[in-house]
Amino acid sequence: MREVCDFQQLELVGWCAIVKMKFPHVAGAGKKVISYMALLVGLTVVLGITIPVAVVGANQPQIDKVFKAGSTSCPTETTCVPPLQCATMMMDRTDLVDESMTPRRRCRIKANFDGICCPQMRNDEDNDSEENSRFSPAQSSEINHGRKSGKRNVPDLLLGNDTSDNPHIRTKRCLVGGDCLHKHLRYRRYDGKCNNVLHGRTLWGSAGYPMERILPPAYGNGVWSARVLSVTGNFLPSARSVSASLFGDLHVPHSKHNVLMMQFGQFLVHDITKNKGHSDTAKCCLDDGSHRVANPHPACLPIPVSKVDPFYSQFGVRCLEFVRTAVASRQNCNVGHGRQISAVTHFIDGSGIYGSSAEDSILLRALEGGRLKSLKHVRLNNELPPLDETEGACDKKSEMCFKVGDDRVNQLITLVAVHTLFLREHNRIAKTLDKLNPHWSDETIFQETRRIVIAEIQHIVFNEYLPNVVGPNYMQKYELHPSKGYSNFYNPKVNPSILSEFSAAAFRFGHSTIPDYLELPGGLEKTHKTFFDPTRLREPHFFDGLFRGILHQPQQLVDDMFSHSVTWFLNPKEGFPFGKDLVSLNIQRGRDHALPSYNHYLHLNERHVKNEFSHFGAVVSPKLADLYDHPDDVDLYVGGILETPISGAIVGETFAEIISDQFARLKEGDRYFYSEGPHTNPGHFTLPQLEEIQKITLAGLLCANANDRHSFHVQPQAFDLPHHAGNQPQSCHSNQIPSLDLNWWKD
Ligand code: HEM
Ligand SMILES: [Ca+2]
Repeated sequence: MREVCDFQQLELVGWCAIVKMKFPHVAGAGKKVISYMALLVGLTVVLGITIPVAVVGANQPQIDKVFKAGSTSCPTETTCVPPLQCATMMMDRTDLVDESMTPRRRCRIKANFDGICCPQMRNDEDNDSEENSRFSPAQSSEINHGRKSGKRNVPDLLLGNDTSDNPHIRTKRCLVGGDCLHKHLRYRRYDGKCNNVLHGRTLWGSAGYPMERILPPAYGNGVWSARVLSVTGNFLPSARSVSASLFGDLHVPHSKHNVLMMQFGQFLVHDITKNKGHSDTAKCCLDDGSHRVANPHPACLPIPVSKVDPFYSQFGVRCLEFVRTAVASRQNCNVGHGRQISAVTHFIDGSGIYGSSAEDSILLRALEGGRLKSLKHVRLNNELPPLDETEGACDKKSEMCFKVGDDRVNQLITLVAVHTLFLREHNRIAKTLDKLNPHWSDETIFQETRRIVIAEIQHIVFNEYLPNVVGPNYMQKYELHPSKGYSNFYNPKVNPSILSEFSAAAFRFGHSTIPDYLELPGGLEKTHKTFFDPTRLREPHFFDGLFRGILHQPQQLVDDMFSHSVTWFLNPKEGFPFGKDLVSLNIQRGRDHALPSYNHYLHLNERHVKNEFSHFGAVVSPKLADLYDHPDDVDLYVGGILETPISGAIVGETFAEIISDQFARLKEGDRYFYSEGPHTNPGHFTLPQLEEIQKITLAGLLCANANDRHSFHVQPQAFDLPHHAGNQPQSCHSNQIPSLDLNWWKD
């Protein structure tokens, strides 16, 4: 019982009563079915009426296929449950494995609880629960669609913004956090708290704060059960089946962008989002993947694998690990749906370098001269992050792995290299500031340097990276271009938090850009062979050689092709010849977050909804029709990745919209945004300092931190391939490669 409650983050939920029930048998499956039900009898105030509420509880992962989304009555073959318990029945997941089987449909009784456990029925006019009124698709569309009038309107209902003047909201705000003792600290906090100092907003964007969303969740039970049913009431196809039949692995190099762009993207992702897991020990499948475990952790949502899977069948694998993201709910408030927690600060604030808490950051610091701890080979000028001695931090074959502010760093050798670049940049700046201002303490040098490095990252993101991702139209539509001089972006009403749509779908476009091979100094190497094995970075000149390689190697197109390095060999368990499938994880993560289907986002963006499979194009439509019951079922990740990239961008329209929206929030909702001036930003730069930062480029940073800057060459547009006109590699002494003049920081 505790376990079930714990993973729901009870400190935030503040409610939970678990009733453990045994259902003797579910016909067909022949398995004993156990269902935990969290029965909340709480009070919700809806339109001034107090009503009792029962909420389906915690082990939804096993039982969540049961509800029929949008159902208003029980279809045939149903097993209904008594009133006052929004109970569900658990089905054996092996039912899903055999795709030939007709899935049995069950639903809960309509009873008294429509609209509370099933807010999908929010269209019912006479259903006036708070959830219903909040989550009407029509309303969210209306709210979110302030955009169409040109200036982006900030949706408030779904984002927990101030809603006091909104008639649809009759609940007090939750997850408010305390008030901030120090409202005008010069340096942002490590945990991201108190960026917004207004009452009720002090946690926005902080580590451990849940994600926001553009559209309301399509939870099967309205509370937390994953989206696993088709609009027809049948099950959605297994995420692995979708991945295996729709996506291949063909080498399709991008004509303009290089692998550094892919790698910077992953570095940035790790700064702003991390789905918080439930438990490191949760295990959903047997080690050999032959079956799911008998009594899975309640957060398990393993991915079924077909007997005839084109890859996994040869190993007898029928089950891929998947643990659901931990959710928070609203403290001391009426019942709400689960909201997925991000474990890192949502802001672009270098948390991947400095950590997402004061405790983490202190461990990363040298506590001398404002520097970060590092491994330094003085003669070779080869500075690396410190070693991570934690058991299991790396692959067994790796002699070394590294510790930075984010524990995903060792995934890929090129990711470690980008972290190394920023660690060197920090220590390089700290050293200069120390010389310029010998009277400064370690703390002052550290914080001033951190402030500069964060500013550099933000500038590179908005000036160089994002324009290439979303293209000029979206840069303009969402006013994403950096300012000249001080900006006036900050708006305390904007919630900067990461959107589920961004984290669980849109920004995962990057997985399609991963090449099958990396051009490393020793030659071509299969990408997955470099996973969790960054030892070679200690070799003299490896760092420079690695960047030379990824500056020249094209990344892959964002399309329906994904490297087998990530669809077959992602992070294999020791001793097994197969790994996980990242595309399946992406699709399943979207269902875990209960992202509504792709068509909902087309509708929201006022684009033609794809009512027929044929609207997806001649090539994929037969496959889609084979997989999904209905076009309205197509997952957001799938529909988005299948779109043709828009002009000047690398992603299609739907992902561009979500990504632009996200970065607009990250800019407008960040009081410490680097270009904000004295009127908002307590840690603003002076104008000459800001002008220096606005000159910097990623190419400049690479030059400043290369092992041998005298022989290093880099193209000025670091994310573009060098054969492009005007982008020929330059010596680091060229005036096309800017460097930061730190004299402006002399006290
Ligand atoms: C070889 C390179 C990469 C590998 C091996 C990798 C692997 C992974 C894995 C294992 C996850 C967790 C999946 C889950 O359980 O939901 C993940 C999440 C994610 N990845 Fe990647 N990834 C890579 C590159 C990228 C790139 C280039 C981007 C974008 C430009 C990206 C964007 C994301 C996002 C947005 C998430 C969700 C993060 C979160 O909130 O937890 N990844 N990736
Ligand atoms: Ca961050």
